[in-house]
Amino acid sequence: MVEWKNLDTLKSYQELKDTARVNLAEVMSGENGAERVKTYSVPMAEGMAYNYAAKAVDDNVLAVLAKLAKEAQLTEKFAALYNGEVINTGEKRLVLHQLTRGQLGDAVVADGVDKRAFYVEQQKKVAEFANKVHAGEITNAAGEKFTTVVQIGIGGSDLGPRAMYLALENWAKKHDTFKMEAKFISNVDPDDAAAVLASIDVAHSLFVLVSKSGTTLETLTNESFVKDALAKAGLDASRHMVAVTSETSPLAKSDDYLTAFFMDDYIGGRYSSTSAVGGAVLSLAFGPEVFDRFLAGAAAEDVLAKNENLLENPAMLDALIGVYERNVLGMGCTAVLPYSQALSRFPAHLQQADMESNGKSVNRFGEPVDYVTGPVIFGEPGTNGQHSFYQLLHQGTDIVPLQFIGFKNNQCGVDVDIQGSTSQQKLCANVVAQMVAFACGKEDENRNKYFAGGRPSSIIVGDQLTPETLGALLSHFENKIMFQGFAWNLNSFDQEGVQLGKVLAKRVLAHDTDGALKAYSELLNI
Ligand SMILES: O=P(O)(O)OC[C@H]1O[C@](O)(CO)[C@@H](O)[C@@H]1O
Repeated sequence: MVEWKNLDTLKSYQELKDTARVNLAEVMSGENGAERVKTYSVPMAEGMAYNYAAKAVDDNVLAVLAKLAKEAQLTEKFAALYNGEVINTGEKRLVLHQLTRGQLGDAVVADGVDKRAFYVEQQKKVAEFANKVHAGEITNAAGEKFTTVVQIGIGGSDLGPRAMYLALENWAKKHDTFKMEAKFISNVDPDDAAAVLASIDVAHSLFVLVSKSGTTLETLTNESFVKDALAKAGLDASRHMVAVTSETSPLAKSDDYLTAFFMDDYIGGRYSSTSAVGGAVLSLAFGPEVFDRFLAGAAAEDVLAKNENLLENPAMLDALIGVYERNVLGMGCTAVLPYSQALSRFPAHLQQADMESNGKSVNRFGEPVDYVTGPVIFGEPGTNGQHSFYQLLHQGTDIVPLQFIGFKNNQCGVDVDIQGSTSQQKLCANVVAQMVAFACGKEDENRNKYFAGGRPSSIIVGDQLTPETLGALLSHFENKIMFQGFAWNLNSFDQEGVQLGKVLAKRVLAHDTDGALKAYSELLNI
């Protein structure tokens, strides 16, 4: 039986606050630093590793974090989750996204259905559909093949699938598995839909409408926008659209779509990339086999998250080092810095995954907590970020923990050797340089050129970004966020904080306003 306790009631948390601080610049210099880089590393799935040498921890801090993991019953709470307990207390729902890629524990039966079997059935349905589209068995009304897939959705119904698509686009082209180009419409700004529609041939485009609730204003508006464009082109919209939704949503079983694929209320939007939400667009774009490989990578990483030994569990270790930085060292942000252009939207996906999950001030029982919770997440691919916001990261008054991601090899296999090094080597050299610069800093009599160091970072290293490593990477962060939510005693799986704005926007559109709402409405000419 697990006990849900606030972080500040744990003995180990008090102990953590009393542990001696680590001087990162000192421990990372010289041979000691070299030794840390070799030993402070945990294997991840698919040949990757989580290296935390440049974090402000030592064996003492790690030992107390291991006590905290036990006292907070992180392993037991994860088991409760994957065995089907109601972990999302706010909405009284199970939390089953791991089940879309594997069975970690007991069979989970909900609403009279074996949930693993249900998700697999939907994946098969998506795969059959995608294969028929690729084979020209499902075509437009003129009997011509679809060449483009356009996903319409927002938040979790956009960010994850979009980030995953961009992550694998070049890999799929290189490996001859690129089937259809994918585009995404999310913003209710009419310029978003208009620009995408102007860039495609609508007659040969298949639109995937994704909304778990089937009620999201932006998505339904963009659906109408697209239907209007199809009608203007003399096309029957129902021959060009499929839906991904929950079986209870208004979009289920509608004649407006060629077919519908289902997820359910037990898959949070921001955790839905491995369900039909990501499955439809990724299987259409790259083929169902590539999507299966992506799921296999996520499943393998999920298994590692079950390990109760903190030093062998990369997601739990990453999570607890994050809690230490946030709650003991007082650091309020985390930057996600992939040294991989293919991961250009990965930080944006993690922004939702993390901030919508752990941006909470009350615990899972609705009681205010007396400690800080989820950090602000932002990021950009390196090396672009270096020429943008790294100035503040190196010399600003706030210390921002950094989460680097890097690969030894690029995806396209095209590179040039200029001045004795390839572009890939230059990319990797930069991430190495940054990690040491942040940790060790640099003395200088001129304070303007002085780097204090002591700025913590970790790196996830892999051979190459492939469907498997991408799946493992996604799972790592999903599980990290989950473990942090457990440590903070939050419900990481609802998002009440997005509701108020939606309600007020409806009032503005209905001209039911007064005070500042009315004045701002007039300012924006609504
Ligand atoms: O898939 P839906 O139901 O359209 O929701 C889209 C997004 O909206 C949110 O509920 C936030 O408003 C996200 O959590 C979700 O990913």
